[in-house]
Amino acid sequence: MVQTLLQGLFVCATTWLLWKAFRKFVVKSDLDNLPGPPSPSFMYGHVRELYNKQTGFKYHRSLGEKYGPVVRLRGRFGSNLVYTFDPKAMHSIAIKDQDIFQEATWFTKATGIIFGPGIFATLGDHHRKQRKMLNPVFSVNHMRNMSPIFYDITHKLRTAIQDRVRDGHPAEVNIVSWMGRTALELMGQGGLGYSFDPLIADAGDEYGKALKDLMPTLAQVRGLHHHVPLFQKIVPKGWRRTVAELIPAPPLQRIIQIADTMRIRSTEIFEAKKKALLAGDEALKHQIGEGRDLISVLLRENMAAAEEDKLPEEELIGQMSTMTFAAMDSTSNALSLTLWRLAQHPERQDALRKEILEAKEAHGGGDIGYDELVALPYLDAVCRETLRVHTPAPFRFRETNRDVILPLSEPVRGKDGRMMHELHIPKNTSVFVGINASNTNPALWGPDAYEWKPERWLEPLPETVLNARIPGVYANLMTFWGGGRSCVGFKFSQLEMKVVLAVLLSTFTFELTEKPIYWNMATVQYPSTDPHGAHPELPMKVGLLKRDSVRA
Ligand code: HEM
Repeated sequence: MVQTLLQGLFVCATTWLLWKAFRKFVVKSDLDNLPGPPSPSFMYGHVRELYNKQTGFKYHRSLGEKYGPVVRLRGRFGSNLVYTFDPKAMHSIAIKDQDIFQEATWFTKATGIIFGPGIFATLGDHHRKQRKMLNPVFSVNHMRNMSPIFYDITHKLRTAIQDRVRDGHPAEVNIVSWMGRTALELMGQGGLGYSFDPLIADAGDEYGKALKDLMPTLAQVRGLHHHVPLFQKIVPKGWRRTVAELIPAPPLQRIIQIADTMRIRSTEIFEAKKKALLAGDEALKHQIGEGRDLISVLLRENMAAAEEDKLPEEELIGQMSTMTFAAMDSTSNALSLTLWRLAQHPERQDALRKEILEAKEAHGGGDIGYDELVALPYLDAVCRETLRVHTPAPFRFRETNRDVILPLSEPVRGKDGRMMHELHIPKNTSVFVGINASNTNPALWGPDAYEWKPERWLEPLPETVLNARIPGVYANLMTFWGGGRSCVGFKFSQLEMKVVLAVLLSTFTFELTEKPIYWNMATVQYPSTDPHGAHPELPMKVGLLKRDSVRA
């Protein structure tokens, strides 16, 4: 019975994919005139090149260098794929026509199953309604309230690392693992009012483990999650869970477990928050985060909102794992990238430390207050430059839900010699936006665009950057995307980075070890010491700072 069902599924999937591929070859569009490399495979198109852990960064760069900011590629089974970092095109994708360039259907459906009806899983007006409720939760005022929680957690991280730097000799520390644990705990306490990890001791929290395991497990299902829409079309609602449980793929079964754990634990935490909130301020003070965490704020905002703006409870719960997942790997790798760069540039590490220590002195040696910390110019320059050259999420993708005209900043010459000022993009075209490519575009940033030079932010930016009108929400960069689906947590993430860097650099020194470091192309890039990127690892020699060694 199961075998017949699976065979049926296979036949339907193959017929559907073949039909889609055939239709695309028959219907011609501007894309057929747009230059790009030949497809290396009918089955995968250029997808494996774009995602290749080892060569992906080089490949993305080569596309821009060879074809410019808009390139024709192929997706799976001969489907249309456009790769772009043209500013006007990105403006259309992220802002003007965002309801046409939507999140891919597999993405919203799969995230809906995994995280529940949170912000990843919704589109159009439904998504706008959720954003309306979430945006104020990340206001500067709430971020200011968040900073004591962040300092508290980062002091625990400092103690944990100090314990490993014995006898005053530098010790090898796996930075990416500690940044991962810290980012999860910062989001746990700051976001959910929940502690995943005391940091001092190793604790195996089941919810935290589920969140950490999700990305590596998704990598093992080899694109199975891309077929969720087809699965939902074929299998009736009441049968889906049973059928999924019968599929003999261990990573898929682990994902089902992970989704269950996240749903059960986030619901429990939510119910406890709601109870404390209804019991009044005194009860909230006894909770982790004392009611200042994002979910408590969201709950309060939702209770006070007009009836038509209120979100149902399952959507509030859906935000919890969604946000924690979105916050975790992105910020921890951004911090790892910053420390890795500072270790390569000891003179810049010293300059940043000097700025931080002087600001601490002005605070009687204590933690630097929120307003002073966010205004430190060199700290800000170091964060911006890292997020420019090494954006944690190097690309994002969209799918057109109808035919659309994509405007271009500069015309491109078609294969027939015709100059094209805009492109007709057919329905169901995949669009890849090269975030890293936009942030390091030499035509805008100059010939040193690929170099990590924080000082560039201490001077006025080049006119070419300012005139390009990059549609990103942050610093003329696409790092946090733009428009209605831009990163809701970018101020939270900036604060995390600045608090962690201020505490660590005023206590420790960071050097590279002899081991090679590879940054692997992925949805969120990560470091490893092996060229195949099997395990995230970033070893560094961490020493205790000797105050008299701080260079003037
Ligand atoms: C350096 C760290 C971060 C980077 C580089 C980053 C990057 C991004 C990008 C590029 C998007 C757009 C994705 C898309 O629509 O295709 C996004 C969305 C999002 N981010 Fe971040 N993010 C970071 C940190 C955070 C943090 C700390 C949080 C939460 C506290 C967060 C929560 C979210 C959420 C909820 C969305 C979905 C927004 C929506 O669809 O409306 N992110 N982020």
